[in-house]
Amino acid sequence: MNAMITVENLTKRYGDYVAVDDISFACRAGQVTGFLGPNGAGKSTTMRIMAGLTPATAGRATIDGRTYRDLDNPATEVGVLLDASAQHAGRTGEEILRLSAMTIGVPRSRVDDMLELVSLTPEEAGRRVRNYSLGMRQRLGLANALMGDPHILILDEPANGLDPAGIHWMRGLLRDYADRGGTVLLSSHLLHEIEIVADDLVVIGNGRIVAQGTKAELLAGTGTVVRSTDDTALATALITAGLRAQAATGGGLNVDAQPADVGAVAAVQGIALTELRAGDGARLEEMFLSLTAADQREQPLTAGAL
Ligand SMILES: Nc1ncnc2c1ncn2[C@@H]1O[C@H](COP(=O)(O)OP(=O)(O)OP(=O)(O)O)[C@@H](O)[C@H]1O
Repeated sequence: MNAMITVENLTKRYGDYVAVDDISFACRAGQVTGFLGPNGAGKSTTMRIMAGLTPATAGRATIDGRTYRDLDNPATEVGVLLDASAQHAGRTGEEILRLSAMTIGVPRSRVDDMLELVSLTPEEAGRRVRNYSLGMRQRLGLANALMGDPHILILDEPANGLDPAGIHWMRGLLRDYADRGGTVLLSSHLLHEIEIVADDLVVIGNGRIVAQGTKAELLAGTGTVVRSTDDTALATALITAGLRAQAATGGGLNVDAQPADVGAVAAVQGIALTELRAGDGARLEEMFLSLTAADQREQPLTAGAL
């Protein structure tokens, strides 16, 4: 595996409090890795350690095999956007980018290129950042992260504050970046966004990893959806054959078996099928809520709790 970001047995303690608890994962080149978890799960802490802003208590996070602090000119290898609001409020967007270009050692023309890339107009670039909307700050932060033409991006909630068109734009930008071989680690609370753009997922709860793998693996379809001219008779036949079958909310049946097995039972009974396909699999929100249920601040009310 071509891992560009590697996190090995990383732990962060604040006094007695364990914010990140012995986590390990890797982000592959050419893939967008979605980093998910409830509030306070430890995502930002992990990303801050990756970017050399917070020391780890134990374990390590490396970029191309080296810690951030050991990189010669970090911005040319890894672009980081952790807190879009942390940019110097008294400077204009253009000043911030120009300073960044100077520090990294890239030509000044790159500032205009980046402003154009993130769709900040010259007039907006000339305003002081204190007068920027959150979405504009995110765009500026992304321009800054991309300034050194890095092959790795670490982005903490970059879609926060973007309007729907902005979210759509960012999705395209990140997809394109990864398709050209870049590595993206992206945290977000917008599960729908992650579901669309991410290839790999790392889910964290209470400082520990509760799931990781490819999106396809984690959201793999389970069971079969079947419809027939007589669902009641089919359900009876499936249950008699030892398969679990339940009425589906939208009509038809959900069966815990492969489509071929369901089709075979129907054929023996002479029941005509009108639809037979693999189940849709868990949606990301469902998976997220079930995996992190113990760590959620808002627990759903159950009948017994009323
Ligand atoms: N400097 C600090 N001192 C003490 N505790 C801290 C510090 N920084 C973070 N924490 C705690 O560590 C835990 C993890 O915080 P972190 O910001 O990493 O979570 P997160 O997953 O990014 O959450 P969110 O989704 O709300 O941004 C939280 O309980 C937080 O209060």
